Amino acid sequence: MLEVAFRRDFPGLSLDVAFRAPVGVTALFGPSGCGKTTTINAIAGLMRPDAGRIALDGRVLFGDGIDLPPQARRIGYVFQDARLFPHMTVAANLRYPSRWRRGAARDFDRIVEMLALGPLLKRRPATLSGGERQRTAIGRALLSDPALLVMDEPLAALDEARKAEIMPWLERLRDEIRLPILYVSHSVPEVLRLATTVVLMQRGRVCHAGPLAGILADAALAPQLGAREAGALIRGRVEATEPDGMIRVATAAGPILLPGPLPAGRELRLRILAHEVILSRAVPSGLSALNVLPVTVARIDGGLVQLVAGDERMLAQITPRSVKALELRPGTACHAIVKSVSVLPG
Ligand SMILES: Nc1ncnc2c1ncn2[C@@H]1O[C@H](COP(=O)(O)OP(=O)(O)OP(=O)(O)O)[C@@H](O)[C@H]1O
Repeated sequence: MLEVAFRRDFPGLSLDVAFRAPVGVTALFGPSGCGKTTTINAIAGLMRPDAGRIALDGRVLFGDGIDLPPQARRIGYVFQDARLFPHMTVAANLRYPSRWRRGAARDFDRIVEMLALGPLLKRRPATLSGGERQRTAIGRALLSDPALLVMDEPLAALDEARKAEIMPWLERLRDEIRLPILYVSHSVPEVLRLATTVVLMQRGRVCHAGPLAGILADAALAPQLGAREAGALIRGRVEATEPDGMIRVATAAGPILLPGPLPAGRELRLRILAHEVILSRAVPSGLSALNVLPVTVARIDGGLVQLVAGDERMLAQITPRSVKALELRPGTACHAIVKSVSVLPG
């Protein structure tokens, strides 16, 4: 667990940042200039805060009279550009940070296998694709035996094909390496796919930190990730296949029908975007939509209606005219007609 709390005044910006990053991917997200890189620099020991405390697994990096130098902090970095040594082979690049460390040879084999770097070991960086270079940079960062991995826009320099190529490796990293990973990105699709926790920053402050699903389904926060992305992210489990081949997925918002086939027991994450939800006061009939969930209005935030469905939260994006016509207010019971549901891997 990374624990961060610090202040630092610059002429144009006062930073006052506090959050915790558990094992898994914590995305640091916010508009340009809000202080993401400066926060990373404070964690790395490249920028000294005016006050605060930064600790990693209970080990103080900064504060309580301590200010560890960067090399003593046990942080592995992956930057936008891989920053490999051009005159060294992939193998030499990978071995560089661990050349004096005991147990490094065993870790080398494990990490080469995990990132499928074996066929690249004798090559030099100039002969690698952008994705292969980033995989090497990730391997090198892991071989420094870090207690925290910091990834600063690691995919920003890659084209869509290379991004798609490296994404599964990042997911594997998240699921197999028991480390906190701090991931700075401007890309909502990347955050959606990778993050377990999101820290939203604005003007030098953390305006919200918590699990990704909570932010996406929160009428007050979702717009910061982009209005098109607002909507619920709900966990579900395939329960059964209906006689017509549709599958029934059990969720805390109620059962949801999806086109099959998927095996019973499969865990899924379902995205129900706010602009794919229609509200009705009466029980709707004669619709082609298969999924109608009983919901209660929790609050209304501009065009976004915060809904409670069972134990889940959902959003509906509707016009102020419809809010008025349906006489919606907190506590109103209605029906959410879900036009489409997309399925993300469990
Ligand atoms: N050394 C410094 N001297 C003066 N001001 C600084 C310094 N470092 C950071 N700042 C202030 O902090 C602000 C935030 O910069 P930072 O690079 O952390 O933003 P960011 O969120 O990473 O932006 P981007 O997404 O564009 O990379 C700067 O605009 C500047 O006002």
